[in-house]
Amino acid sequence: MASFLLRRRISSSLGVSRTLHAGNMEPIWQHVELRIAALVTISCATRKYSSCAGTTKFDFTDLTRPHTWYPNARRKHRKVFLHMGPTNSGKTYHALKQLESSSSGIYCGPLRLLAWEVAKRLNKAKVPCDLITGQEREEVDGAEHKAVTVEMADVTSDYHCAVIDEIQMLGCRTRGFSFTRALLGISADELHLCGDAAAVPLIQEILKVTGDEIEVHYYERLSPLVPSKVPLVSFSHIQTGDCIVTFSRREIYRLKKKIENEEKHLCSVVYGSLPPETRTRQATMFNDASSDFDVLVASDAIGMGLNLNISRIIFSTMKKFDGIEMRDLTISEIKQIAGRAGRYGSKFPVGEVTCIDAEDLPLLHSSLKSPSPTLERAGLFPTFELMFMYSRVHQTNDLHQILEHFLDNAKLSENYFIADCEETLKVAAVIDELPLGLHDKYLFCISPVDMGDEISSQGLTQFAQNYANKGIVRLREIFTPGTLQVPKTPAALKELESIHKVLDLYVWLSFRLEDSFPDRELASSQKAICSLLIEEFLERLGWEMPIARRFQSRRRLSSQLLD
Ligand SMILES: Nc1ncnc2c1ncn2[C@@H]1O[C@H](COP(=O)(O)OP(=O)(O)OP(=O)(O)O)[C@@H](O)[C@H]1O
Ligand SMILES: [Mg+2]
Repeated sequence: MASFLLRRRISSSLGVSRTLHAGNMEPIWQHVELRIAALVTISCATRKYSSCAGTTKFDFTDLTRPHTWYPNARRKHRKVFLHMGPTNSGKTYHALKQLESSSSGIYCGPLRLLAWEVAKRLNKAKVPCDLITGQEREEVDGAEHKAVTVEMADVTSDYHCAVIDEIQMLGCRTRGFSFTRALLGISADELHLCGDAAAVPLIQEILKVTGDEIEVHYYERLSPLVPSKVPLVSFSHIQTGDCIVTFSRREIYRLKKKIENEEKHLCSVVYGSLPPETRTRQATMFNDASSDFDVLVASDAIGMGLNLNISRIIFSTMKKFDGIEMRDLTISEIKQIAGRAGRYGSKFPVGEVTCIDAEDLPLLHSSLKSPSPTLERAGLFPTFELMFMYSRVHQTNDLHQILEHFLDNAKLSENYFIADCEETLKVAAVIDELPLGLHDKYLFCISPVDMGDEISSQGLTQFAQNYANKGIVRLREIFTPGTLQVPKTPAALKELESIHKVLDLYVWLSFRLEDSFPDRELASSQKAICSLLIEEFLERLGWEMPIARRFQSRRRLSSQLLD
């Protein structure tokens, strides 16, 4: 690996870190520390804890009343509007209209791309709007509105209007708890929830105890979606506006090559591990009618977030590896992906959907006709305050042990499940080796590290070690700027994607531990270079389009991006 020197240097001055961290604590942690200290004192005085020689035990693992964790929201009488319907039915459009006309508000989306799009839209409509994601803080003068990723939803401020998009994600194994937190915790007069109707009964159940008023609006698809009776048959039948969906990176590049070898089309690509800015630019090229990139090859990363001018979705497979096994796509997944064809207002008013393999057509047709199965439970995760209190009372700083205790013993009402935190446990196992306080450990555990990616997990380990040992993490210690190159092989491309993840992680940490991660600007500029080099690789991969056309399409793209 040319650019990253993930050195395994462990400083001997281990004691230093603790003192430094106290100074580095974000105000929120200081606040938490103080509140918890107060709580522990009060509760011990009233003999609530088992360690306080009392008789009544305070059960930290009792998570049966999560609505009580958010006193601000409970003081409000919230009017909750549910905008429910299939993809492309105008749910978000209607909620955003309300947000735009409110005196203050917050939009919470599942992806950075969606938060970017909403901030851009509101600012364009002369409603100043901040953009806040894990890795970005773009503040606009006089803004009373914010567009954020759902994990960044602020449950301490008051808003007139709030929107939570793709609310059905509260059933997501890993991220669902952040949607639940936003649903229960945002303090707003009006709360607009957009998503699949499968979430309606669960939301109604959950909100029974909050005293909120609920109004449900159902929407119909704005443009027709026609499932084809015949499969694609041959790649020579690929047309402008087609999007071929597959689920592995390797397949994405194989299909792109195969289509481009016919010398009729150039393909943009979109998949999860591409940097978000690269995904946006690939989508922009595909959407631009005058660009040569008129076909898209993508993973299910297109299921949400990007506004795409797709005429036809072609499933190359109906099976996906979910981290454990190969399984059929679910009804919801098929509907969500297929629904991207024929976006209302685009140049393809009617969407079409088909498969490469004729054997897949029955599953496609039956899924499109079926309603998505009703969501039964929403994700939940103990707050940091609960874990902190547990750690104080049981006198342990071992986050892995604390997490496991909550996972094994959490008591939940029937509307909730405890979030899958396998990744978090993996990070905790690494971080617990280091002399860090619980809040620092927790920060590293909730950081956007991909522990399945070797370079990304090594990056996290290195950052945490340097932070614990020296209190300051200079990017240049593990990364040499100026060494990034256009990848020449798919393996080199993957490595560059991983390097982007590490730089992204540095930026994320720099927003939370500002003094200890001082090189945010360098990390951001190197991230941007990574994306450009990845795009250069993607462009070189296709058949050589005539030089003049290439320049034309680049110039067009640059002017759009500057827009
Ligand atoms: N009443 C309307 N007038 C003009 N454009 C509209 C209207 N309703 C929706 N649109 C446009 O139609 C497209 C689809 O709308 P929207 O994004 O709100 O759908 P959605 O139901 O949220 O879909 P998804 O589930 O895919 O997020 C958007 O480009 C939106 O701007
Ligand atoms: Mg939407």
